[in-house]
Amino acid sequence: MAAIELRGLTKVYPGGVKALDSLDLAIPDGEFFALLGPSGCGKTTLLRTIAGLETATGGAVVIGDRDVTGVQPGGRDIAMVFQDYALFPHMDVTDNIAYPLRIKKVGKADRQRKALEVGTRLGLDQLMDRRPGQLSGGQQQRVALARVMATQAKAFLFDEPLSNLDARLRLEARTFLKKLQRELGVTTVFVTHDQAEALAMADRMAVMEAGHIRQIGTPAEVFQRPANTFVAGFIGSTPMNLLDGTVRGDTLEVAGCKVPVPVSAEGLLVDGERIVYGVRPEYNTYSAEPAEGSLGGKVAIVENLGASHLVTLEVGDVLVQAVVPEGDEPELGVDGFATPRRDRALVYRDGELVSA
Ligand SMILES: Nc1ncnc2c1ncn2[C@@H]1O[C@H](COP(=O)(O)OP(=O)(O)OP(=O)(O)O)[C@@H](O)[C@H]1O
Repeated sequence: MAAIELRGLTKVYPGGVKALDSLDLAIPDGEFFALLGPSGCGKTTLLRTIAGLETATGGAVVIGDRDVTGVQPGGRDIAMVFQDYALFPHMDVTDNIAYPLRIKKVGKADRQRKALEVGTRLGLDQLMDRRPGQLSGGQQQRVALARVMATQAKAFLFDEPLSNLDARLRLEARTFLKKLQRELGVTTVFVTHDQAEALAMADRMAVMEAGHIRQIGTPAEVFQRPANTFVAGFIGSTPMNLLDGTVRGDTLEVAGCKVPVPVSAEGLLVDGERIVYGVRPEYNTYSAEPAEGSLGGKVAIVENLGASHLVTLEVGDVLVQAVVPEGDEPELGVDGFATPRRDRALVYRDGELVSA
């Protein structure tokens, strides 16, 4: 087991795309760390550079207390699971799991014993003689995981390992993977473009944009206090309401309404300055009557979220969303009011969170 540290890591591809721009990141030993961000932000490049499958253009990769920047992938003592699992179709489950041990010249009996031990742990013991083509997607994924576990690497790197699974299996695999990582205590870096997955599984996460890390934190920190408007708009199953506003003494003028200054920005704003006011739909209370500090408008859209509804209000010329409990959802076209929770609303200045 080992910590992973990246210092000023830069990757420029031939042709000039700067996929990683001087990244600094420290992942402590045993942590389950998620890399999250939109397509093309550099997640896979980062993972492959940690693995040594891409050469860094600048900066350093340190695993444990060893600088491995110039070390070949095989010498880095890490194991990676790819999106497509990369199982060998002509080998059975035992040989697939034992393959890295064969490369390491472990004897056949020991290899098979280890493959069975790890396979059993992942519920594959009845399938050890099958080939990948005879397994379901979820089973193939477990074989890929078993192969990684059998290597007893210092760190695991997963590149969207759940992306080939259907929605239900994906949820199961998510819980399973988290439990497994806890038990093994191996430092794991996990790439996903699915923010629900990152929020659910990670101890901490980094949100990336165009080769930069825009925020590092626990899922709760990133969800409740996005450091900038990029993260605020990216994280959350329903995006945060981000509304232009102006400071007017101890209140904010937002979409023609007056709302109180959020707790987190108290005493930090300048009268008359332009800001962006942020509140998650989950932290807006919906009512049919105006309330103090509410944003009032007409109900334009009502979307069913299952046990709740997402109500979109037209407030002047902007849209404001609120999550409304089942049974309380309004009719289209009626007047509606959203009252932001003062202890959960946020203020952004020049795109960055204003907070002490
Ligand atoms: N081999 C390559 N040569 C040139 N440019 C590349 C290469 N691989 C990736 N890129 C570019 O580098 C940037 C980062 O790509 P990367 O695959 O790391 O993104 P990602 O966040 O993993 O995206 P996705 O979620 O779509 O997989 C992109 O602009 C991509 O087009």
